[in-house]
Amino acid sequence: MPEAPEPPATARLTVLSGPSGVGKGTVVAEVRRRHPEVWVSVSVTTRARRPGEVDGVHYHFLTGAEFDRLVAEDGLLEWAEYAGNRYGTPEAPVRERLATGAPALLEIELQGARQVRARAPEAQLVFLAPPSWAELVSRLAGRGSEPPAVQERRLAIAQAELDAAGEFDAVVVNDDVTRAADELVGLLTAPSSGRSVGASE
Ligand SMILES: Nc1nc2c(ncn2[C@@H]2O[C@H](COP(=O)(O)OP(=O)(O)O)[C@@H](O)[C@H]2O)c(=O)[nH]1
Ligand SMILES: Nc1ncnc2c1ncn2[C@@H]1O[C@H](COP(=O)(O)OP(=O)(O)O)[C@@H](O)[C@H]1O
Repeated sequence: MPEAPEPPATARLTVLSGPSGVGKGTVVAEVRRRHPEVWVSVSVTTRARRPGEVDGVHYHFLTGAEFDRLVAEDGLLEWAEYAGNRYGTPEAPVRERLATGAPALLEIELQGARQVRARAPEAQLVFLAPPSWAELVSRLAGRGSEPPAVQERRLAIAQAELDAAGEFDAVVVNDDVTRAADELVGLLTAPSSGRSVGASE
């Protein structure tokens, strides 16, 4: 009997994680500016919208009850509570994207990355690291999107997240945005060694 054809080598799921303020959003925006074909999942969240954020673009902003419903319907690939809010990845769009043979990128925190690893072992996990702790503190404060108490809470979580960098398949240091984006693009398009996630179910 002939073997089933190999899935496309590019049908790869990549997870980008890293502490709040390290520059995940900035690096992903740079990747998309240069490579508009890179597909990035839009998460659901119960967090309040920041000024400038657009519903359906940056996140789907949900009430707690709406989030509960999605969890009950098993509509999320993964979800986690982070700093008092819930965040999750709608599963169907990710599966649909991977089924086309094109790469998909999730920008999520550590607990979610671990769930993806458990559910889709073929996924590639990339950790975005700050050049130093002082630089991370300064970027988070410089962004000015959270009050100091919330920044403190995020920095406490960041310490544990940095300790988990060794669990990831690759670490990209966000020293310079352009360089870090280049490195991420290289990882996104590198042939995957294992089976395609999209074809696994
Ligand atoms: N597990 C999980 N984490 C997410 C998801 N979407 C965003 N996050 C993470 O939640 C954390 C907080 O996100 P956010 O409030 O937007 O803050 P920011 O990333 O520091 O700008 C970050 O680490 C995000 O990567 C998701 O769908 N699932
Ligand atoms: N390589 C970099 N060098 C200097 N500042 C950066 C760099 N990357 C991001 N920043 C700045 O750091 C802050 C946090 O970046 P952001 O993308 O919001 O982080 P995250 O999405 O990881 O929370 C922003 O003010 C951003 O402009």
